Amino acid sequence: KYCPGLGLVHKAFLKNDTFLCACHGQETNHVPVWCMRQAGRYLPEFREFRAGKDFFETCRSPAACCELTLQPLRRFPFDAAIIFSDILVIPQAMGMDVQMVAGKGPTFPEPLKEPEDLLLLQPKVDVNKELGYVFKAITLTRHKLDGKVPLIGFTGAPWTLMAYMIEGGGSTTHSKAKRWLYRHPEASHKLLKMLTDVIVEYLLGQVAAGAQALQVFESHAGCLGPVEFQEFSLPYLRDIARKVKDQLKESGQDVPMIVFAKDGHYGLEDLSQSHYEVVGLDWTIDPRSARERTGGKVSLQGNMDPCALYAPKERISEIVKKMLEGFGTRGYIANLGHGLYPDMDPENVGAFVEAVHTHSRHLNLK
Ligand SMILES: Cc1c2[nH]c(c1CCC(=O)O)Cc1[nH]c(c(CCC(=O)O)c1C)Cc1[nH]c(c(CCC(=O)O)c1C)Cc1[nH]c(c(CCC(=O)O)c1C)C2
Repeated sequence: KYCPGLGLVHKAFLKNDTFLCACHGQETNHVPVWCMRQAGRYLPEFREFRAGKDFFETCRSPAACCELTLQPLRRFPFDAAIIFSDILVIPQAMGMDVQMVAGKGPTFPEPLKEPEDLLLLQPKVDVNKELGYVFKAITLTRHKLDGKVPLIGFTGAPWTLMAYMIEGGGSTTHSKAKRWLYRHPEASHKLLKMLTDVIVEYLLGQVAAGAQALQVFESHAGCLGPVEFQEFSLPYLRDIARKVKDQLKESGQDVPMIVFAKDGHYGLEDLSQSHYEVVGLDWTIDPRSARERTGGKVSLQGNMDPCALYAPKERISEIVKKMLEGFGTRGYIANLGHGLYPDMDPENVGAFVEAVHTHSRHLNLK
């Protein structure tokens, strides 16, 4: 298979393909595992490397992104790597200023306020020009990984990015962004469509650069109800998967896609029929009912409560065993229900990974 960023790529180069096999519902010796935010502040080496550097400057340095992506893999036998970057590089590429403020998180000094503000956004984004630094980071990381595990690329989903662009940062109610949905539905669809177009090009660029799987983060699904989800999130999630897959098919490529709509349990049936191979789950869904509701149509990923990592190691092991029994070992990728928090103990992350590998091997022998 020829990959523009990498030259000839054979599946045989991949020493551990359990993650990709599980995405496709194929049998594996053990259940693959990775963690959202596995490159993060819970690692002392991450804090040391990031110290004194601007967050988005770090995102713009392919060498820094590569190093931060590899750090967790030096400690733990994760079955996949996820490129270090952020979902907010897309609003930046569309012309918005986004800063990472210590102790506060991402901040937009000039968020979108009214529909007229859409005219301030770049109507057509050249992803190679604006986001080429992400593609370079992916290619460099693929080379450095040397086939150890596959590399996941990612993007924020349209609604989640729209919410940040209007709220100007994190929010508990998302009332400013939801105001647009109820008061300016047409302008909302216009913005969601603009975002979808950039996201499709961005994901295709990531695959061309060497990404072997793609995750779409709809982190703010939970503040929509089922009706608004149907109108303002799901159609765009579907469009993204369909368009990316159609394009990849033309060049004979098959890259599994994961959709993670946090707190969007009301949309589980629909998400399992949205052209994604994998549906990511947060911890509010019971594994057995998730299997029933998705009817074996997709692989599932998740969903241990990240806070369970505060438990003693023996308890983590028991929780993991129950989770594996609930999901079953086929078509399943173990993960947390959301990202790791900065105060988590790396040792317990190691215990989580080991418990997944050990218990799943045992269950497979039964
Ligand atoms: C490590 C990190 C990241 N972003 C931020 C941090 C912490 C800040 C720092 O290191 O200085 C700020 C950073 N970036 C963001 C936030 C959330 C702010 C908020 O809404 O309150 C923060 C603190 C926005 C963001 N950024 C991301 C999401 C989607 C996932 C999720 O729901 O958490 C979201 C919502 C994606 C993201 N962001 C990041 C990754 C790297 C790969 C990995 O998982 O290891 C990924 C996948 C990297």
